[in-house]
Amino acid sequence: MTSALITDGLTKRYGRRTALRNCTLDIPAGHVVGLVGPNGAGKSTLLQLACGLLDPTAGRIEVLGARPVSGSPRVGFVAQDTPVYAGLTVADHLRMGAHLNPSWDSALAEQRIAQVGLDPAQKAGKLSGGQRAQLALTVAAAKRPNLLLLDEPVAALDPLARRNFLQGLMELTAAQGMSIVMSSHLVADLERVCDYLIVLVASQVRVAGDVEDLLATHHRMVGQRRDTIDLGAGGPWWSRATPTCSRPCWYAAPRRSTTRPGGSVSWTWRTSCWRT
Ligand SMILES: Nc1ncnc2c1ncn2[C@@H]1O[C@H](COP(=O)(O)OP(=O)(O)OP(=O)(O)O)[C@@H](O)[C@H]1O
Repeated sequence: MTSALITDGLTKRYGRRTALRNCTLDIPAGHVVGLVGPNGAGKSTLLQLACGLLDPTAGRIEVLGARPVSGSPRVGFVAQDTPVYAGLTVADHLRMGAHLNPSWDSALAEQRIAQVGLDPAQKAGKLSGGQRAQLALTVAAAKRPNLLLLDEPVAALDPLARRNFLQGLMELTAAQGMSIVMSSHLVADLERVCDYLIVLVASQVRVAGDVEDLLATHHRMVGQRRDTIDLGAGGPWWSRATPTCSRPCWYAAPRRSTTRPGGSVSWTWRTSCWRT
């Protein structure tokens, strides 16, 4: 099967700031891929490189077997700020999409607009943030791209709209064989729909792989906040984190914290032996 996205030593620098460093990935087509990481980790940079809006400083990137080209009909991209044309109505957006994209699926676009309850006559500038996100996704999906890149698509949606939106994404992949890569901070939402996960930390890929494989090699630990120091030093936590590996190769990411009675903080960690 063709890869949706291949990168090899991909690096992007803005002046002296490195946004993405030596990123090597091979994502098979047909997956819903979750791209997670803290603020500034390089998620948007990777997505913009993949849709051809940015050029790499070093390394190689291939999307659907070719160098990314901005505006390619095979790749749909919805940026973080869900760009829509404020002065155009919802219906105008669909007409423009049909005019500009040879593979435009009018039935899909109209059905989605009705499904999410958007008024075709309403100006996009008067829509709420969540409604704008739904419109931007509809326009991107109706292009029927082979790969859909979504930068934090659910950030502005309420919980019910998020659930419907993610359900819609799964239907798109099932019905049209579309690959999707989406960044998000909402890991709980990603868990529900993604079957492939990429974790970016400090501009580098820490973990990438099939979710089932990752779950089989990950362990969750709970400890006091100060115990993170012991983790790095290979202290008593070490053997609990990666019982099958003696090398210093742990990866740990805080998932949530809970304030306990008395003021101590308990952290839940997901850890992985990521060098094996
Ligand atoms: N145009 C730019 N000029 C200079 N530095 C930039 C530019 N765009 C991004 N950066 C820097 O590159 C790094 C990665 O940014 P990026 O937007 O890719 O992170 P992100 O993971 O998407 O963050 P967030 O979750 O906050 O959206 C950050 O340190 C950021 O400050």
